[in-house]
Amino acid sequence: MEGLVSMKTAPGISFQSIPSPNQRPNFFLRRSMDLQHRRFHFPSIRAQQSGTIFPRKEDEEDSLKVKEWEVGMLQNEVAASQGIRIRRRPPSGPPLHYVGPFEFRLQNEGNTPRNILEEIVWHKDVEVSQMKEKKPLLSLKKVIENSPPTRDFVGSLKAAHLQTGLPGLIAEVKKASPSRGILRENFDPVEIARAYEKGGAACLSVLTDEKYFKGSFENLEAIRNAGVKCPLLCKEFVIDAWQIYYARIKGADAILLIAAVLPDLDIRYMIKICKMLGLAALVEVHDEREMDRVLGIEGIELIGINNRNLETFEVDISNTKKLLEGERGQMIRKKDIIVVGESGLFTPDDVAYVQEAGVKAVLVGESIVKQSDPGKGISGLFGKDISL
Ligand SMILES: O=C(O)c1ccccc1NCC(=O)[C@H](O)[C@H](O)COP(=O)(O)O
Repeated sequence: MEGLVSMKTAPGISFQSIPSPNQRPNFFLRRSMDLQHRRFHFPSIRAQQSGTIFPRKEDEEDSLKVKEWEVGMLQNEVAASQGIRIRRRPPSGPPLHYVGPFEFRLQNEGNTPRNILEEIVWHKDVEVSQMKEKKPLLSLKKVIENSPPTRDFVGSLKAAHLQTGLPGLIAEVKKASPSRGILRENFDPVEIARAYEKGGAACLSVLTDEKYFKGSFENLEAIRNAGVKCPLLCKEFVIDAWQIYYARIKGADAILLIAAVLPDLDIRYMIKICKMLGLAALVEVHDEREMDRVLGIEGIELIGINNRNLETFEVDISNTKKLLEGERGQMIRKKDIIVVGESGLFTPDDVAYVQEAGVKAVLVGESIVKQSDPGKGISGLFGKDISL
């Protein structure tokens, strides 16, 4: 049983465990043979009723839906084995037509998201699959071939830190959030981006989620096309590599990957894609377990420590200090990783506190975007003018 993770087995499903990555190909082959065997030998009730053993179009569509659903369930199980509580999809059970003789409908565990992050992820799953249909990956790749090069996000943070002796600022273009509602009524993303740049921001973070943050990819694109020089972080809830390609064509220089949502294998794979596309990856953690997982992944240059618990909204800046203490801090220094302190930073004392803990950059939204002049908000945050 070495390398196997025990899992709850759905009735009618013939496997008992999730394989370790090196066993996975055989496992998927076995699953797929299982499905084919069942489909061949046990036509669905509908097929039997219609007096034919040949699969009808609807039966094939059903089995595709079943497969999709099974993959979703597997993703949830793999994630759970890494301590990830966010389920990728609702456990809605198999599609309605799934009533073959040897298949049992799974118990519906309840389709209510457990928290806001899970709600966002479920919504994103639907949104992304619709967007992918409209703009397939191949078409994005063609656009990227003719896109301008990306700018050096990490280099810009390091340079700002060297020049000012303060953490490099990633200033967030944020209209609203699930925890705070509308932060700024009169919201002109390009004007805010220009004010941030003038005020000394090293990089900008642009929220692109529409439903929960009132952001958009149009905002990202508009800022990119307005001649703003600061490198841009696409602040999205990435669950699919397709989003990284899309962010790239919309002008991103960096993208956020959230460890509370993505299993290690996804993070590894997405980091490779980012490197291929010239994007930096800001990998966000919130607790010790996520930090340890991420420190075990090769090629990570930037780690964000979020002081906001994305499940409960609780903000506590001592989280940054806690995660940088002891061996973790040592390993981060050894690997030369830049740590970004994220969320809940309002005063020069807050900035000094996280800098003391070991961050070389900070990501700030609310406290500066709410000021009538967001550029002046930056001087307020640092206690001095940081524009050079
Ligand atoms: O900001 C939220 O309410 C929120 C809720 C759920 C998921 C993510 C959320 N925020 C994303 C962020 O991490 C912040 O926008 C970013 O760190 C800036 O935070 P702040 O300076 O406190 O606006």
